[in-house]
Amino acid sequence: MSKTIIVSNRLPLQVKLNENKLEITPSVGGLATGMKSVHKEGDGIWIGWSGLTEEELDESLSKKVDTAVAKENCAAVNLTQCDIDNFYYGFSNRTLWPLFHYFMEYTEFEKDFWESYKAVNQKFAEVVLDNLEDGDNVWVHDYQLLLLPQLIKEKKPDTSIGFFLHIPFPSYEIFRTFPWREELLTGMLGADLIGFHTYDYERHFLSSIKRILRLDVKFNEVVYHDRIVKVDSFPMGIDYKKFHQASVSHTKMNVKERSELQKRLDDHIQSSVDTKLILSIDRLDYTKGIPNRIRAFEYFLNKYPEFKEKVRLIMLSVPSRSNVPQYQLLKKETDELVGRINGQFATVSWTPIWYFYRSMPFNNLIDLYTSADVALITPVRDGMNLVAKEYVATRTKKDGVLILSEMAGASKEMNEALMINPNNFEQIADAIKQALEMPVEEQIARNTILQKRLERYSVEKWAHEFMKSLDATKNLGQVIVSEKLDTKLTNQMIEDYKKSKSSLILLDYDGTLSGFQDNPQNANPDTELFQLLDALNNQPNTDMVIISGRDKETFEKWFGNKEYSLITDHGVWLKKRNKDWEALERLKNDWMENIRPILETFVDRTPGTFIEEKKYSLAWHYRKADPELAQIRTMELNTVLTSLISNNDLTVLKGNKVIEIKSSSVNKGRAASRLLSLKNYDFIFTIGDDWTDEYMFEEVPENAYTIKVGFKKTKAKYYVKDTNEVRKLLTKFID
Ligand SMILES: O=P(O)(O)OC[C@H]1O[C@H](O[C@H]2O[C@H](CO)[C@@H](O)[C@H](O)[C@H]2O)[C@H](O)[C@@H](O)[C@@H]1O
Ligand SMILES: O=c1ccn([C@@H]2O[C@H](COP(=O)(O)OP(=O)(O)O)[C@@H](O)[C@H]2O)c(=O)[nH]1
Repeated sequence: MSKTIIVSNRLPLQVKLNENKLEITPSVGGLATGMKSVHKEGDGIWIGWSGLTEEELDESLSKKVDTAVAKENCAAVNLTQCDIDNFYYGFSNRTLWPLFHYFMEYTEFEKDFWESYKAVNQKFAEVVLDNLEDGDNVWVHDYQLLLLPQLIKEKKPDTSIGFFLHIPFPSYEIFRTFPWREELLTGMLGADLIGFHTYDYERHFLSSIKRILRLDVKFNEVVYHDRIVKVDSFPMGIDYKKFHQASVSHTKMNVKERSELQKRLDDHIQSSVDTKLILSIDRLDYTKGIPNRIRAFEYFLNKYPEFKEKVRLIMLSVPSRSNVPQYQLLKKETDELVGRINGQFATVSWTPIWYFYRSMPFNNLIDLYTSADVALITPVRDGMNLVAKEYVATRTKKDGVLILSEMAGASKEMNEALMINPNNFEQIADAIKQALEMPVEEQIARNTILQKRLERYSVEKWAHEFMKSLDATKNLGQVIVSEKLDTKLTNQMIEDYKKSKSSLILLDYDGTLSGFQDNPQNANPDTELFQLLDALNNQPNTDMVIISGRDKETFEKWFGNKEYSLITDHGVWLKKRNKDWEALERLKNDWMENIRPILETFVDRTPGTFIEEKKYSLAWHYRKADPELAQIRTMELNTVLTSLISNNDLTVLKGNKVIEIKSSSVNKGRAASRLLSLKNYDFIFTIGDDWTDEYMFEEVPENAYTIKVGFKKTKAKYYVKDTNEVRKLLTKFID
């Protein structure tokens, strides 16, 4: 039976050593707490780092760790102290984390960190591959493992791989600064489905895909080699029932069972009946807006002094990544701020801020959530923020007010919260006042809506939706394209070729024999290509013809001293082997005078585009332009051209990032027909990558081998992935 393999940096449990004994505690943080309930439900396996380094473990301890984690259906990836320093503290938390949260000033681009990141992703890949069986699904999580989907796909192309990013994906303007940006994107594209918490993160990712990798994106699908990668947003939920029910039973708890914290909360309630509690819970992280929150609270006390002694801020800050300098500085800043404000405002019976720097067990969290009148959640950037959701879920009487930063992913779904900009102290202070004075009916009305949504879109539902969507990607490829030219078909084709008495091989040039270049003139043939074409051209009983939209002059320059047969300008000129150029069509080009100025206005308004002028056609290239601007401009240009071309017997061809205007009576199909009428071929092979090659595919007889390069809609029968595969395929024709 197939299973789902969850992979994340951290396992849901953390193993620690205490005097040579293993101690197992739950991991903190949204990913671990959220996915835990999903893992419990299924019968899969969770792969991740145990929390101990190889240096801390001898052979027997290592076995004990493996057994302990196996009991929880987990498998450990072994990391060294050096991995932890460079991969985890280094690349993950000093490079990716700050950059993806828009803290450019904290971002370190260190080559050593990057090397370690690659090596550790490889270590994860090895453990995944060891545990992977045919039919299994793999679900990779988060920014520590961006390269993993590709590493798995390379080895196991048929495995369904999902990837979910728990943190924001930054805008292209931020992401483009990253030195290894292509590698990260292609690493992620190893997945079949890529999920984000919000649509904003999704569109930022797609924007980088279009601009950096220049891939075609159709709605939310990326065409990547011979696969379609689906990109979508799935806002992560929480285990609503767990939090809600724990709060119901919590109120019935025996006093003796109550935690020390709860006793303190009780004392607080008895001593100051009127004092309301404002709660914040987060890892001590600079993305969580902790200093802003404290300063805003100070501002609130100054602006509304009537609330002094009537309100208290309880801050639970969980220690996190304390080896990273910025976290150490944040700890110092927080300690000082809390000290200063408590020193400034405290009275004999009132301390304005209670600050806990530790993590707390689940029951204590419930104590805090259920005791708080207001939750104040103020991150400056946050992928989702589950604490906001957990607070609302625990409000069994539906009272309580959530103040939430609009910079948290959760804000997109929690409109009924009081929304604040974490940099606007005035607004936060006013929101605190509004929350403290909000009539209970209004609190109930807001929380009723919030709770319904949280209950409906729980973490189980979230995981289910993701897996359902991953499953659906299995059919994506078959919907729109031809059949892959696999080894069996290739062998059959070569067998047919060897048997044939007279063969025609029609080869498109750009995007087929040679990859695209920003400047088309730089796509000239390389030595390897010449060798391949020479050999193919010398095959017995074979007519090899390069058939291209390129102009005659360029081909003359590149292939003038070769004995190849050539067709240029989409079929205007033919040069048969060892013969001179002959015109297949008699064309006028006086229309160019009218069209050229129009194209020039588009070049002026669309940076990165240019006109390629051929004898019988004009081509507007937009490969280097901003893809979204280019999309708008191509639509505009089409509209402008439509009214002009019909009077001039012209056609507009949409090629690969190029629009070409040429005479309607010329196309590669007509040229191919001319060739076919000259001889009786019993083997025909045509290959091309773009729209203009479709004419060729249409024109050749049914028994011809028609092959598209790339994964696109086509009339060709088969497809191959890219120019490298084309070259490999052509070598098979050679004896
Ligand atoms: O493993 P750590 O380095 O100790 O960090 C804890 C986790 O922090 C991050 O959590 C994110 O995931 C949450 C759930 O999707 C989301 O609500 C939150 O906004 C994110 O910051 C991190 O993404 C995890 O990988 C860490 O394990
Ligand atoms: O002492 C604590 C404090 C918090 N949490 C949990 O840590 C998670 C924090 O997730 P969030 O998405 O808010 O932020 P992250 O830490 O993942 O950035 C929540 O599920 C909390 O219940 C915990 O387990 N112990």
